[in-house]
Amino acid sequence: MAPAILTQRPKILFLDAYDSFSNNIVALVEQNVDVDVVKIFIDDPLLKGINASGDQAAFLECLKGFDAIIAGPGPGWAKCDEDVGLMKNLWELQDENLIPILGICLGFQSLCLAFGADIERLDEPKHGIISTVLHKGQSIFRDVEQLLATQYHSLQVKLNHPIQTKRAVRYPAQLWEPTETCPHLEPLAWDFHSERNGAVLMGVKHIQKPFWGVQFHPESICTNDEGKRIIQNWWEDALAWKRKRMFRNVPKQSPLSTSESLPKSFDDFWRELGFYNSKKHSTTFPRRDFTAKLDSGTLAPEELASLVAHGDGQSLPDLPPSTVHCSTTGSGRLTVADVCELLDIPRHEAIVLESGLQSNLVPMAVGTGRMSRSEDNEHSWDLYKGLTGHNPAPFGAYMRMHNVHILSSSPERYISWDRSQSAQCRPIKGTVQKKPGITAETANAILSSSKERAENLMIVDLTRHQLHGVYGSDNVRVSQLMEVEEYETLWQLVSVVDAVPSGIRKPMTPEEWEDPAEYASGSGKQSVPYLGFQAFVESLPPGSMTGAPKKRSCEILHKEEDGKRRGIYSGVLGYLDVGGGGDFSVVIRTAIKIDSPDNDKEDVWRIGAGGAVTSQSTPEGEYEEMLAKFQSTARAFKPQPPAKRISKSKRVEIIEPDNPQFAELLANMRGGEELSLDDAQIMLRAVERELRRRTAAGEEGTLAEAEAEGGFN
Ligand SMILES: C=C(O[C@@H]1C=C(C(=O)O)C=C[C@H]1O)C(=O)O
Ligand SMILES: NC(=O)CC[C@H](N)C(=O)O
Repeated sequence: MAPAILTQRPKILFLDAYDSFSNNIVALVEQNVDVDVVKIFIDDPLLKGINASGDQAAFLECLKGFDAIIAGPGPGWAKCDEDVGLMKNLWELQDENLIPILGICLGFQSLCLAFGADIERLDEPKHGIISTVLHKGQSIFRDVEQLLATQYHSLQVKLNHPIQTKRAVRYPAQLWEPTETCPHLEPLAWDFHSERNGAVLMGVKHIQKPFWGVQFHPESICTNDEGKRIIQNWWEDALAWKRKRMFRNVPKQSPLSTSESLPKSFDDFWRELGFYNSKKHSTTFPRRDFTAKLDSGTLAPEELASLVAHGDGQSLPDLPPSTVHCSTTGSGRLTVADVCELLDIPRHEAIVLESGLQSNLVPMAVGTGRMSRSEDNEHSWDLYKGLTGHNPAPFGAYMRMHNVHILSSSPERYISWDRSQSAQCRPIKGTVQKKPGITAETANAILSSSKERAENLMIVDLTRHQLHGVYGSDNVRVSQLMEVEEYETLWQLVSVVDAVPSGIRKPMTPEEWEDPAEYASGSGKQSVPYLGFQAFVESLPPGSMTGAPKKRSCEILHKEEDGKRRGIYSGVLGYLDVGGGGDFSVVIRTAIKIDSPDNDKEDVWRIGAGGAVTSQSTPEGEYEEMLAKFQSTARAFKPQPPAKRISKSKRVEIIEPDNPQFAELLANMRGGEELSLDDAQIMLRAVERELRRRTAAGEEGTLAEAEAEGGFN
């Protein structure tokens, strides 16, 4: 009998350019099309070696094992071979070796560069910014409704398109036509979100080869579900191309024959913009605003943006704050006097704050507190109690090991996991200091800004990427996205990302807990796949302290900080429990002291503080934020006002019970029972009766004086 032909699931090769969201793309593809994705890095030694040997046959043989390729996002420049690696070779594949390819962000830029485009800087970088993308509902954008897409890029593709060069276009046909410079690239989508950037190309397809590309990130948590539709469309088109390929009777198409004819009606126009959903409901926009514009046939990006943003031709909304160039005037250095004044501490207990605002980088501060040497180590425990008393923190920690004292009031969970290996991360990005004039509403408004939300979104997508890499494509979800949480001295924007291993139902109550057989370790049972610990290790260092793309940002930080070790600041602190779980905080809002024998004169405490620099940051804003974080810890080192003693006269006197109700109440209170409103009223009436009695008896003074005379117990 002929052996059954096992149809393998199709395989997609994902070329990872060391981006911090790659695993989210793998998850998006595996969740929406029936394929297996194999991820390799752009400098994979095996393929790179084959490629370098010039042995194209071997390289092509490798590619033949796949049904399609995704050229992924990443830091760097499509013109820099090191940044794109093996991607560059894809666009040179000869006809017989062609394979469907989708380029995303850097991959998209590499595709366009290969076919005549140029790559230039955006005037206004877009990192963690969500915008409505204008598309024409064709190709991989067919049946796609209004697309809200997250962007993470500083560069853009220039086709030498009139909408880019003249900021005007004969709308709509010309907007979607290839240009003379790039005759093989058909625009599929544009972004007009930023007036300064003008028209930014968001989607493209090659008019002959099976190559498509998008500039935005379809995998981001803040890209709407239309991102999934685009991946599904791409895969359908890739399969269709492969089927056609088998029969090789694909009619040649001239570039012009694929350009769309002018819309026959207003409805066609809106269908092109992707404003119709599959139910084809009618136009919902006032026709009068457009007819004139449409007849003239020429629209500028700002007008197109208005179509996208409002669809009603009204004036553009207030554009997001323009980019503030983070040109710093050298490093900022506070004097000791400044710090003392700032923190209202006497000079002899000065905290010397060394900080430097490196241009375009994370402002980094390290505060060094100097105090007379404490006689015993209880001092650090007392300081810790003071710190967490002033600054209660859900993930605070006190650690005392030999000569090291660590006092942490961290508000941020790096990662925790239980014995089912279900994990949780709670990244924080977005901080507003509590001070006069900053109400909860003000804080919410500030933390709702695109700058703060962009910061948080980047780290949420990074955290998803890290957890997807360990738990797989179907087991990660964002259970809280950018909610404002109130702390003692700050408001913070917090998100929560959960990961649950396949086959585990996360116990929500103690009663639901049962040792999952397949995870319980012990004799004769399957060893526990310590996914939680693996995620803990593979997510280091904490993404909320490195930024994204993580690998590249760590390289830059290492260089900018001259490789100086930060110590425990911005690391993690926590515990592993014997049950196979663990819980770790991000080490921020933390004071560290390392006693050294050669300094028995003073205690030297160090406090680290920093911010998160994005394209919308300002040096002043980040510096202020850094100081606020620093103060929330440094306050514990300020000499505290003497504890308010409750003067004797202020104590609550117990008046001898003059009726059974009061007697019972006193007995209950002494038994520790809560005081209800009724109880309080009984007590009040008893005090009033006592006062009336004293007045009637002509007794002088008040209850307080009576207490002083020992009249009551
Ligand atoms: C860098 C620090 O805090 C980090 C940056 C935050 C922000 O930019 O809002 C918030 C919490 C931390 O992830 C710090 O406290 O030193
Ligand atoms: N996310 C990306 O792939 C970014 C691509 C490129 N590094 C840019 O900044 O535009």
